[in-house]
Amino acid sequence: MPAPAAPAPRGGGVTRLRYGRGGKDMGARMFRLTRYFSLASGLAILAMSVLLLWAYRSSEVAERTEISGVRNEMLARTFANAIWPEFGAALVNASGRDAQALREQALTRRLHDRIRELSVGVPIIKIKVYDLQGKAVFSTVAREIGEDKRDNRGFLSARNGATISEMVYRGKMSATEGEIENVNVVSSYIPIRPDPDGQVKAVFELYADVSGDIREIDRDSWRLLLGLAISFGILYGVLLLIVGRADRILRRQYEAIRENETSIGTKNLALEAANQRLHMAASVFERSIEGIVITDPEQRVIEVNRAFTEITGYTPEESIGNTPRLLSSGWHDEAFYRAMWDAVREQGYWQGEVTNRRKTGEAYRQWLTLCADYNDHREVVYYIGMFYDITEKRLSEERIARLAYYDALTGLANRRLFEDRLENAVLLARRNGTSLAVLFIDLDRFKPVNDSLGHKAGDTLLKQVAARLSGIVRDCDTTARLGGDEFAMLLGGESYERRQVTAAVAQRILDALSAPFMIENREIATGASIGISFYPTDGATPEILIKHADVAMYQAKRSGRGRYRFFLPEMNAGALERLSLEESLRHALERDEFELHFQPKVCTASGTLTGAEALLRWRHPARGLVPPAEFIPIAEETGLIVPIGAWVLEQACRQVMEWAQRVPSGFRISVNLSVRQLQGDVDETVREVLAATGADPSKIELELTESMLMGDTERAIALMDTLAGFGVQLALDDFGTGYSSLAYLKRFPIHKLKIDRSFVSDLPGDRGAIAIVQATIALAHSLGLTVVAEGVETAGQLEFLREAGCGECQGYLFGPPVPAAQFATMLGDPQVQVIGRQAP
Ligand SMILES: Nc1nc2c(ncn2[C@@H]2O[C@H](COP(=O)(O)O[C@H]3[C@@H](O)[C@H](n4cnc5c(=O)[nH]c(N)nc54)O[C@@H]3COP(=O)(O)O)[C@@H](O)[C@H]2O)c(=O)[nH]1
Repeated sequence: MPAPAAPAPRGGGVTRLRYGRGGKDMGARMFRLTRYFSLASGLAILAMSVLLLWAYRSSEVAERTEISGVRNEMLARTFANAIWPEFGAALVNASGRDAQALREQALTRRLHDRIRELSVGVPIIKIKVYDLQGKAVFSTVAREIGEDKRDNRGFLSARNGATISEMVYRGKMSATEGEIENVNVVSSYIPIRPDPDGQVKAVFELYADVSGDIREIDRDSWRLLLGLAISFGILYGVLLLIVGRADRILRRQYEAIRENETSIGTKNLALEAANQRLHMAASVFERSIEGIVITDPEQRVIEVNRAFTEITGYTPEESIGNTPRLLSSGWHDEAFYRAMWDAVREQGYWQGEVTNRRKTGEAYRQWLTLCADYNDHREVVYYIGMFYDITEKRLSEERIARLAYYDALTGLANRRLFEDRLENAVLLARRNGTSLAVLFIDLDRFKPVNDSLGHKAGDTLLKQVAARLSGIVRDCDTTARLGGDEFAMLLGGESYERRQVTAAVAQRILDALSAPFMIENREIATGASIGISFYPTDGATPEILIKHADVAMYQAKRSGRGRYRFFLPEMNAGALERLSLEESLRHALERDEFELHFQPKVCTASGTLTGAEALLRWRHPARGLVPPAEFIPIAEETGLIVPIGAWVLEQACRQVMEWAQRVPSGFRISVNLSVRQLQGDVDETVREVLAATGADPSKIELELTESMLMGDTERAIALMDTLAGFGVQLALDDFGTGYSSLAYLKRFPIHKLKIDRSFVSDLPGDRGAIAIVQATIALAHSLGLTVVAEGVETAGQLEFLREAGCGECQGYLFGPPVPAAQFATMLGDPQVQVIGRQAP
């Protein structure tokens, strides 16, 4: 399957576009066409109107000025023609006279009158005559006679022969008829050529009142302005309508574009989001720890993910184009697949466990979710299979189930399953009115095997026991291991009501278990004790039935092991007594109910006291002195032996200190150590007790049994090294009864071997005992160890041991264990008396 593109990194890699009204990327703002048009066209119309008006008026004024100028010129010529014959010479010659004289001369008055006559009906309001020097020799306004205009541009132009006219406005003006105000005049400087020679003889200045023309021009201007205003107004209005419409169209287009942009932006964002989702989906698909396979409607694989390849071993190239049948293990039949596909077609999906086969050929179990993907027409587009490997899960579930109901070591039913089955069997028996039997089986000599050969050997023995038990009963019966070396059987069915039949089964079990077992190339003899209870006579519930079978088993053990016992109601009393003893034992230490008795050890050759064995006694307030054989096993089982053993050691040390001055040199007190103490930190206890009491370690001897040392031998050796390092002596008790290896014996840092009472008791008549005792003494000597024989009760035994070279003896022959005070009486005697008692 082609790997999908890697997903965009979280929080980066995607350019976000901004759209909408507030977006910076939005196009330019909308052009306000109407507003600008109104403003611009208004200003343009105004400017144009002003311009037109100005142009019109200027041209009118110019035209009127020209017309007036021409008229002025014509009038001037007319006046000149009229007056020159009479007044020409005087005017030409008047330049030598002053202005006053000129004003006052009669000629001037006549000329004034004449001109007034001539001016009737013409718009001339003032006439002035200049000689060629620019002096006003005549004016219809008398006070202006004598003015000098020699530098006047108009005068100069006229003197040179060219008429010049101009239009001026005068707020106040002197005219022929007096002072006038607000008048528009056209003043013209006109050359006068009265003679045929065409020479300019004088210059006339005529003022024509054109105020009427100007008013007319102004009126026309206003009319023009009105016309323009109307025309431009109409034009403006029409254009405004057009522009307004164009503006609205533009606005709509603008809005449309903007909406488009927004829509495009939204689409882009949606596209971007869809793209991200696509990346995400691709990433999830590829990185899912579930295997995913996608097929077309014909179930041809079109995509698989990485987990698919990891689980099945098939690459995308090997899978695509194939059908999922590629993975078929043949585990499921046609009906299974038919039901699966029927469910997918009807419900759209199926879920369940499928056993498939990897490319390697290995079968595996997967939890599969199969679903169909439909298009709008409800047609299947894809089938999607998602699965994860549950092989390990299922295996561990099965393992857990086995652990929950089966004993991991032997494979037999465990206590839980046994109790379940017993409960069901009791219900069935109750309903059917039938009976059933519960057998409680306890191995007889399992503990020594376990202690001496180690847990591994113990486990092997248990497995072999289980195998033998399984072969004895029918498949419908239940054989279980309840724990440790305890087994149980549930025998159901009518026939088991008969005690004889159950007894026969029990005997078969005893026979089977009494045959030797081969453990680590050793022949091990164990055996079993069996207690039997029946439903309904011995109990109506599983708990009671098991308990009573247990009680019966305990009785079987007490009555000599290797046998079976049916439960009897009176047995309960014994079991209860044991429980009560255990309860009392828990408080014995704090209630100070223990005491130590001491049994002498003597030198075989001289009969002198060499030491004493400290033996624990429990003075029960109600029961009196309880023998160690009754409470030491309970103390060991419950672990109480650890604090009790520490107490014994401390008392022994204190006794050593107390007797220090009264005992012969080399006198030692020996203390028994239990296996439970050895399994703990007895070395710490010994160190602390020695330190606390200040006892001389060389006066203390610790007795260990072979079986204690044979489990974890290396640890035992290390522990013994530590203890020996403190300076205490170590003795190997009960020698010859266990499974000691001579190879190990060599490595044990011990000082003494203690020959077990069972060998001594057969002396001196039993050849086997003789051989063992002699061999033990020889072995001890060869290893440099001293030997002590325990249980010496007779003089014959003593004699034999002396001759055999046994260094020390202990037994009732020299005295039983006695309280410390009593033992102290012996300390004064150099020689222990042989008292010859057979029993204490
Ligand atoms: N871990 C500890 N075990 C202890 C302690 N005190 C005692 N014990 C163990 O209890 C077992 C029974 O002890 P006890 O009843 O005291 O018997 C001892 C002797 O009385 C008995 N014995 C001694 N001489 C004779 C004899 O001539 N005949 C005969 N029938 N019995 C005799 O032997 C027992 C001592 O045996 P051993 O220890 O193997 O030397 C017993 O196993 C004790 O070990 C304790 O403090 N801690």
